[in-house]
Amino acid sequence: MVLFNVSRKDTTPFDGQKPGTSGLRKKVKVFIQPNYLENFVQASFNALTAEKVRGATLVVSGDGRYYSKEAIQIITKMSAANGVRRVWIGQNGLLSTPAVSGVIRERIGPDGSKATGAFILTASHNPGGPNEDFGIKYNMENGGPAPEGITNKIYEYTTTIKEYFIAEDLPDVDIATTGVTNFTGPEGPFDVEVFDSASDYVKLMKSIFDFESLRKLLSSPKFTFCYDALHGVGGAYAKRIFVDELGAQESSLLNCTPKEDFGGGHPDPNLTYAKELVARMGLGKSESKGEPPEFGAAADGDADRNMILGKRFFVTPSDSVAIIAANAVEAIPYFSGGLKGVARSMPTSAALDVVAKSLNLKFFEVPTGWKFFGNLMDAGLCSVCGEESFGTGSDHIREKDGIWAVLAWLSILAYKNKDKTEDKFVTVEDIVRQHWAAYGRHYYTRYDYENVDAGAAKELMSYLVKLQSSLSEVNQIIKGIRSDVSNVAHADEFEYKDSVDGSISSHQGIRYLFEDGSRLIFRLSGTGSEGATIRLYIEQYEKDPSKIGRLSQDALAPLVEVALKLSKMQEFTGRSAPTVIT
Ligand SMILES: O=P(O)(O)OC[C@H]1O[C@H](O)[C@H](O)[C@@H](O)[C@@H]1O
Ligand SMILES: [Mg+2]
Repeated sequence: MVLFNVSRKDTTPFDGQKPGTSGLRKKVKVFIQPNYLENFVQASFNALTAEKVRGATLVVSGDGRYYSKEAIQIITKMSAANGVRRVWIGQNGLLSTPAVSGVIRERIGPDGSKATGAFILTASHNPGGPNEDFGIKYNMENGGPAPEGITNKIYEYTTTIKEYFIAEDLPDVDIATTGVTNFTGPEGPFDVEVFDSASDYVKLMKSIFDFESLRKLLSSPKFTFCYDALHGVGGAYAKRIFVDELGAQESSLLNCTPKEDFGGGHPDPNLTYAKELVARMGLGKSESKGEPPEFGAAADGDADRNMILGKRFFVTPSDSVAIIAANAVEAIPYFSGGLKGVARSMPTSAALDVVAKSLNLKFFEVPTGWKFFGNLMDAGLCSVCGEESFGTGSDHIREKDGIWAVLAWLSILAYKNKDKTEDKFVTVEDIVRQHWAAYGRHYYTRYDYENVDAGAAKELMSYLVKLQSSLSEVNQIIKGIRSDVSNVAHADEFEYKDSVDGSISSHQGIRYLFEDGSRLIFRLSGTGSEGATIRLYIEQYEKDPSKIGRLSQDALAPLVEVALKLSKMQEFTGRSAPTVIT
């Protein structure tokens, strides 16, 4: 039994340790300053209070990005010093964000213990490496991100912190090897367990989906498959699930070795950054040789996001959640008893609204950020939810779940193709087009202006809010830009009242809602680490079946023109084009 001591260290506050939409994300250079991580971790312990921390079982792991290994050792030593009873670490420090949520909710340790929370080490879809981003966030006992009440408290503690506690002489834990190591400190035993990153998650997925029918789909000669983990932590699950469990070929996995710098790429599953997959699926400027697979998907660094593609076909995330909701009861055993309700974030298209209405389901529109779904799920009000930002998930955990979304789509494909004797395979594109024919189509696009001057971004937003005070003026401007665009019927800043705890979140995005159901939304990203990112969301609803087959960019061209001119985008930002279009 190894003994350790607790040291008290003097420290002084750092500016700017306020957790954003999903934790604290900064450049690695910022995080590696002496005491920077330590201050944040101690502030988190202080905010959680000694009562919750003493005797706790904490999960500490993440997407494996640069600086994770060092951070895991520091957090383990600080946990020991703060009276935590046990630390659980995924092998090599790897656990996807959804896997952490599942581990907190479901895993039972060898001694019968259950986790009480987690430090997740990730900056999600931001690049990694010595010059890129690192991040940390705390998740609670329900498996979901800490609510604002806690993150605000953490922040307050970071502004006044004077000391932290660390077991400096605790030996570094070998995170490459599974097993339990026992230590003893001044207050008693402290254990570290390193466990297989995938087993618990695989078990959870098996309890939700019908793996037998998925195996059948993957073994069908009519079906071909491809998954790109963009060198994120999704790779640690892809082989186990898609290859070992479901029988996909190894060659169908792209970039599935987790890397500290994500192979130098930007681990964000969209049409811009998932280049290799996009080319393989026949959607790139330069196509790869051969027939593209029937199904393709990608994940972000921490594998909570997903992009779903068919052969030469892109499924918008807003359509994806609507289609999953529409088919969940028939295609996914976990939902066979019915859906409790569905929810989407405000900028996500209203495709889900139409499904909810037609299936008579409870429906919620929440601000951007997965945490808003958690309360609804804890209250038993929501089964399936999604965001335009490539996030889709369900109440099996309290995070969005990239691999879950892939399995949901595979389940829908398996369901639509079961008992099919004729040669025709029902493709991803068929499923989406059938959905549009039944429910109407929400043409949708998002323009991102990344790393814009923060002052300029604020000015643009204030200008748009000011404009909202006179709708007649707005409509006059719009008529001057395009006479074929309908009138704005309502404009506001989105405010949300949580129907469970009554809390109010204001300034959640600027909305221009048109008479014909079209919407223009402007928001500042809450996840960047430098400058400001302006997001512009453009949506138009088309019910007429003869008009649902247009190219999205053609259908949306008039609204795009209105959005850019109305907001004076180029004047404010100096940008003539967005950085990313999805
Ligand atoms: O604030 P943004 O950059 O638009 O990012 C928004 C997204 O950030 C994270 O990924 C959150 O987990 C999502 O729930 C949210 O939709
Ligand atoms: Mg992510």
